[in-house]
This record gives sequence, structure tokens and C-alpha cells, in this order.
Amino acid sequence: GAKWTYNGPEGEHHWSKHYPYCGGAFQSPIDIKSELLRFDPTLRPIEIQNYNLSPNEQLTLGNNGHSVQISLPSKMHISSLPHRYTAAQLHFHWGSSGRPSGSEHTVNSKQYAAEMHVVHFNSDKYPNMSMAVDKSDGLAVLGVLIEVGEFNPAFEKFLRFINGIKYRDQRVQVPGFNIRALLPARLDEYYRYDGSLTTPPCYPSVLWTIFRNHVTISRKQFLDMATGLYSSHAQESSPVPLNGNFRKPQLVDSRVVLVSFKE
Ligand SMILES: NS(=O)(=O)c1c(F)c(F)c(S(=O)(=O)CCO)c(N[C@H]2CCc3ccccc32)c1F
Ligand SMILES: [Zn+2]
Repeated sequence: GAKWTYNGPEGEHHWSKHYPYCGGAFQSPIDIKSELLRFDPTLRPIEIQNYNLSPNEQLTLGNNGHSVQISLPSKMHISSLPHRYTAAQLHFHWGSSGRPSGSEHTVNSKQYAAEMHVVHFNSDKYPNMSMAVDKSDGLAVLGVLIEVGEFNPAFEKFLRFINGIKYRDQRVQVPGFNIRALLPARLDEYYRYDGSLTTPPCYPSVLWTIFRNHVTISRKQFLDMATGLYSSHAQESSPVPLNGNFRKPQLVDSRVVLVSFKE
């Protein structure tokens, strides 16, 4: 599709010119405000399968110009939703060294340093991501809010390779590791709402699960991600830093945000 960016003439306020859904309803991210929340006792703890990958497995770590992503094997899936949602990839959104707040979802207007998304598609109904990506029950994304604080050894499993993907379309193979370790301890406390992809084409096809508890990475780990990457190709004369890759919060309209916890 047409190229898009997070700032400037192809920035988010212009996305809807080429991607009409971006100007539509049910958009993500949102500001998760206390007054929107409704406790739903039917929301079960998230159950994931095969997230603990062996180091003998190779994962592809790549810079796709919009984010750093890790491709995930299709044995990984969410088993606690009405359909099986099979993992496709995970990626991140972050701020910049000058502005260390770059999460997409905010909580009572608090923006976190970064956010991780683990993207899954409904493999009961669709054969792959491409067929699922524009269907209302197509995707389920697990969101993890990230703060700067304690060093996080799980993040180091891929961050130590990040200087191999400085430029757009660069990819490296990294040994598998326990993807569960990237998630917060409690998978039973989360926000749930119907939304969209947060990048073009912005299809309203995502069942969002944002965990209540954040994880931490060290300042150095944050800077590795926020200052080490470019959205331009290696051979381009003027490198374009890749940072601030987050969409602003969108209108909630009449949507309700469900929560799996009481207080
Ligand atoms: N925040 S988000 O979860 O909405 C989201 C992104 F923010 C994002 F950047 C990407 S991407 O693939 O890295 C680049 C643009 O598609 C995807 N990728 C998805 C969308 C389309 C697609 C197709 C195959 C595999 C992954 C994806 C994404 F789902
Ligand atoms: Zn994302």
C-alpha cells in the first residue's frame, strides 16, 4: 500500500486519505478511563499455549520500517477465547530518548514508555493473517504496557541482536526464548474492548486485551530500542530515526471497556 508515517505529511491525520477505515469507528488505541470501565465476571484469565520456545528454534527479528517485530511460530496460541487465536508476530511502540513515553494505550491519560503487542489471528475460521486481518472476529492482540525501571532479562533475549536490524527491511535470526516472560505475572487482570489495528489499514478487526499490570525494562534497554533503529533503508543517504511510532488515542464513542478485576 501507500507509504505512511507517524509524523509529517503522511502522518496519522492523513492516513484516512488512502486508508478509509482509519477515519472510521472502533479505532485503537484508546485512553482507558476509569469511568468507562465495567467489571465483567465472565472474563477468564488469559491462557496461552506453547509460548515457551526452545533456543533450538530460530525466530526472525526484523525492522519493517514501522516497528521492530518478531515472527512467531503457529504452535503458539491463545486457548481461552471462544475461538483459537494463533500467534503471528509481536512488535513494539515506543517514544524517543527525549520523550520516553510512547505507549499507544493510555490509562487515565497516563502514557507509558512503550507498549508491546502480540498479534494473533482466528485460526478456527481463517487460514492465515492476511485472510483474518479485515474480519470483525479476525484478530486478538495482547497488549503489555512497559515502564522504564528494573532491567528485564527476557527483553535482552532479542535486544542483544537489535544492532543487526538498524535499517528498514533488515532481519536477523534469534534463538527462541520464553515469550511468556515478556508478559506481566498476572494474566487474569486485564482491560478488554473491541478496536482496530493501530496502523493502516486500521481494520476494526481486533479484540484487544491490555494487561492491567505493566512490565519494566531498564533505561539502557529502552534506549537500545528508541535510539538504535531507523525507518529508512541502509543505503539511503539521510537516515530517518524510527521512534515515536505510536498512534494517538482515538474516540471511544459508545464503546465500553470491560475489566476482569474488581478493584
Ligand atoms: N498495533 S497493531 O497490532 O495494530 C500492528 C502494528 F502496530 C504494526 F506496526 C504492525 S506491522 O506489521 O509491524 C506494520 C504495519 O502492518 C501490525 N501488523 C499486523 C497488521 C497486518 C498484518 C499482517 C501480517 C502480520 C501482522 C500484521 C499490527 F497488527
Ligand atoms: Zn501495535
